Amino acid sequence: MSSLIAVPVRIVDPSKDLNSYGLGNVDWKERVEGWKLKQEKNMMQVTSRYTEGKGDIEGTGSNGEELQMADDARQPLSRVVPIPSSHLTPYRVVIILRLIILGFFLQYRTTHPVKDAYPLWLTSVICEIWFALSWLLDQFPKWYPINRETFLERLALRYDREGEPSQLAPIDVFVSTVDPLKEPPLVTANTVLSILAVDYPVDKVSCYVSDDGSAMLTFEALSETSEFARKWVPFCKKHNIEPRAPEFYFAQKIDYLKDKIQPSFVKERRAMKREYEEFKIRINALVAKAQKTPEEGWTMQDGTPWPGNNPRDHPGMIQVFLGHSGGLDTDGNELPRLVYVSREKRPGFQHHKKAGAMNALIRVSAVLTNGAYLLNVDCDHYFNNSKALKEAMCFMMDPALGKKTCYVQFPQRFDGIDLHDRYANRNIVFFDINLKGLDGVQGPVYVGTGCCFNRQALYGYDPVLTEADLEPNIIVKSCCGSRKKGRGGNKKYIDKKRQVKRTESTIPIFNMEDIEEGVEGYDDEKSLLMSQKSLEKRFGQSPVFIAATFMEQGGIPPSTNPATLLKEAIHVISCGYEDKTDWGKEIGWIYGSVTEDILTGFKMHARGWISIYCMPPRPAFKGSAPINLSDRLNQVLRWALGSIEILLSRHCPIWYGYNGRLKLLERLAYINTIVYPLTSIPLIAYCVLPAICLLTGKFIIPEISNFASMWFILLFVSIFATGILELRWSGVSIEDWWRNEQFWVIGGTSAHLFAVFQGLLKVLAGIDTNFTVTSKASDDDGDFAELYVFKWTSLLIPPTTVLVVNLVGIVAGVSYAINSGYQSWGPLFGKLFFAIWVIVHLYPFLKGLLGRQNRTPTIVIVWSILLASIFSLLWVRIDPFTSSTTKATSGQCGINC
Ligand SMILES: O=c1ccn([C@@H]2O[C@H](COP(=O)(O)OP(=O)(O)O[C@H]3O[C@H](CO)[C@@H](O)[C@H](O)[C@H]3O)[C@@H](O)[C@H]2O)c(=O)[nH]1
Ligand SMILES: [Mn+2]
Repeated sequence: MSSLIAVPVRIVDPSKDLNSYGLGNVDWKERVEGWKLKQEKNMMQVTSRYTEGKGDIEGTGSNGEELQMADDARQPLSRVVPIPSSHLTPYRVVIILRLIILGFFLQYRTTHPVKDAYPLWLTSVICEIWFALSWLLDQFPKWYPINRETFLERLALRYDREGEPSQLAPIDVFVSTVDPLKEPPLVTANTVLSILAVDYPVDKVSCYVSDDGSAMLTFEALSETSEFARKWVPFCKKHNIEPRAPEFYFAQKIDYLKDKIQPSFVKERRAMKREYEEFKIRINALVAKAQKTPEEGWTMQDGTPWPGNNPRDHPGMIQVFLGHSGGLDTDGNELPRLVYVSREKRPGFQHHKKAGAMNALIRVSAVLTNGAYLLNVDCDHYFNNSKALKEAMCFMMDPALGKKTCYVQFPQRFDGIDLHDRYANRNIVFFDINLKGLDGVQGPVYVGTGCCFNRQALYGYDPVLTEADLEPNIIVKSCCGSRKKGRGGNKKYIDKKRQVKRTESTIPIFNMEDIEEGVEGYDDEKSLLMSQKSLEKRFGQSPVFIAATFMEQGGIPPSTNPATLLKEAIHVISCGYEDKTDWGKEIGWIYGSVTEDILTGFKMHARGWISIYCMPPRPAFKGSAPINLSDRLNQVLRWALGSIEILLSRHCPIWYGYNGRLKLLERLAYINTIVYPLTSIPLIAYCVLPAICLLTGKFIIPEISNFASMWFILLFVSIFATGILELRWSGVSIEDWWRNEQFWVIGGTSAHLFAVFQGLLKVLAGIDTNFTVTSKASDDDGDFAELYVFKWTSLLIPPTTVLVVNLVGIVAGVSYAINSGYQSWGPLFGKLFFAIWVIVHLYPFLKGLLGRQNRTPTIVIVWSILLASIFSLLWVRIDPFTSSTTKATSGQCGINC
């Protein structure tokens, strides 16, 4: 533990005089102007490098090979790999056919009411119409799916040539963590190690760890991690291993008999494995020590009390490990900087959960390292591919794409999921079908982790759009405030806009007067002062931070004094910093939803940015997922609740952002991601219907005619066909697709329903929603014991009830048919079909209830039997779905005969 003392502890106490910034307000103006000049120069250099790169590179040599290289360096850094039309065309044809069939089906359904069970029929038809609409929302954003391919060699040729200083952009990597008990420090440590060992110039990577739990355990574990990194990073780089998270690397089996393996490597690997085991022991000792909090709170190594003893009331804390002045690795090389950040927390302040933590990191990182791009991961999502940052740069540093790309999203992949992925944790359908579809429209939604952002996009600026990117009417509407500029002036305006983009562009942030003022009086003293004021209003009172926002290429001025910067960093993570600013409203991660990710991405797309979906063959990131039923349902509940929060907020995609920049299909996809929890209501109704039909002997279709059967069968066939063709172009397996369907019903009948009610409660009664963090299992239990863990939650009640009701229905229906001869078997089959459809969808849920020992907790059984019998009795007695007249005359009746 000597390591802790070796590292200079630089926790700054903000109670001490915060008002003496290194940069006074006086020189602010000069700074801004300085940056602007520099900025323009940079831009020019960059563009000339991009476009006129020819001369520049040819100058370096003139043999054929170099020319070839020069040629390669001018090639695009990525390309779209279209999906073969032999796959896409039939897919699209079937979608259209399905649409037509659906139209006829609904026409048939609406015009053929069931006379003796009118309410039953009406309910089913309403449900069907809702399902049809939600299908449209889900289907059409998948009309233009694409794949992409990156060219890492070209990236290297252009920006990272051997023997020259690397031109790659600096990147800040964020890791969020909150609760070391649910998110074991070893998991976080592995993530951090994989970042520190990433394949990217060390002086251009910084890793920021946000600790929202202000836990000394996290801090100490990080300190240990930074020590271990000195050995781990050179080992990774020397042997070029993957993945660079030790736990997962050593879990891999390697074949020592393969010819390429050298004896020296085997030896070093063995030694490193021992080192890692010792590291694990140290971390586990820390965890063990942290189990019981001492009465007087924690004390640090140097005897001072830990400032974060009260997680709800503590100062901001920052500690810099490694990096420039923090010592070298065992090979004598520099390491990336590692920064521990715990933002200030005080009672009475809104902290905005993860989104608030991320915004604090944006500011700290801008002050300390200011990477031009930033990438965020959850504490359990490690870099599985050490080239992930380079992959992202293939888009971000691409001359054509970079200027309009707000983020590059990587798919989430998972370790430790049970073989059959019972609860669809891998979410393959979403990641391999929906997001690929969106990539062909305006880009994938942001999923909260494994995503590389353009800092400028997070600052709420608009993308640099060329004329081709905007339809003519849109330019007039959104750029010119519809005044003064005639159609002929568009082009000129855009050019001008590019120059002044930094201060005047963004519509939602500045009102029209500001924009006009800014454009017309660009050199005006007054306007500069004004923009200073509005910049402070937007970004908060930190001149250092504001100055940093002007550096589009990232980096901080070399002359700045680190101590001053650290002080400023503490200032920007203080509680009141965001008061009356645009943080969380227009800039940074957006507040107001526990799925801050969807909201944040939506905001950017609404400004006209595009995003990119990047799926390198070796998955870029891997994380863990809750594999037991209750945790999974709670996770899905949080997501659905987040969606409802957005639905009921001012950022609702149905109403928000009609400035012509959000593509229609992209909007549909966003609407789909926020309204889906509502589908739970028709879904539950529809899942109970078969049971009611079986119990009452009525049906949702008047008579089983050939005509009716035809529409049902055609519809099923077309649903099946779209499914199959979708699987064909996406390469998703049928099992994954089926799990997804099942979990759609399981989640729909439980978590989504609860989310709708909790969301309404929030809006009507002001009850705040909380972010229940999912536990990340530590990796020691390899036998999926986790899968069988049973925790009681009321989320289990509705699906269990639906299951039981349908089972009772089947029994009742069959016994009735047995009693009344063969002619009653015909109609029964239709009903049985639907009831069985419900049960097979809920089958994984049933398995979850039964647990490993096949024993369902009594409370679940009691509740469900109670509810089910109440329902059954009610239907039989009141029978609201059949009108009383027909009841008397019709010879049929249910189990009450
Ligand atoms: O107050 C908080 C609460 C959470 N977190 C972090 O948020 C992340 C996500 O939490 P987790 O419980 O793992 O949620 P998941 O449902 O697994 O996460 C997905 O969904 C979330 C939105 O609900 C996104 O934020 C995540 O990035 C995405 O991986 C973790 O790193 C937490 O440490 C904080 O930093 N502060
Ligand atoms: Mn998670």
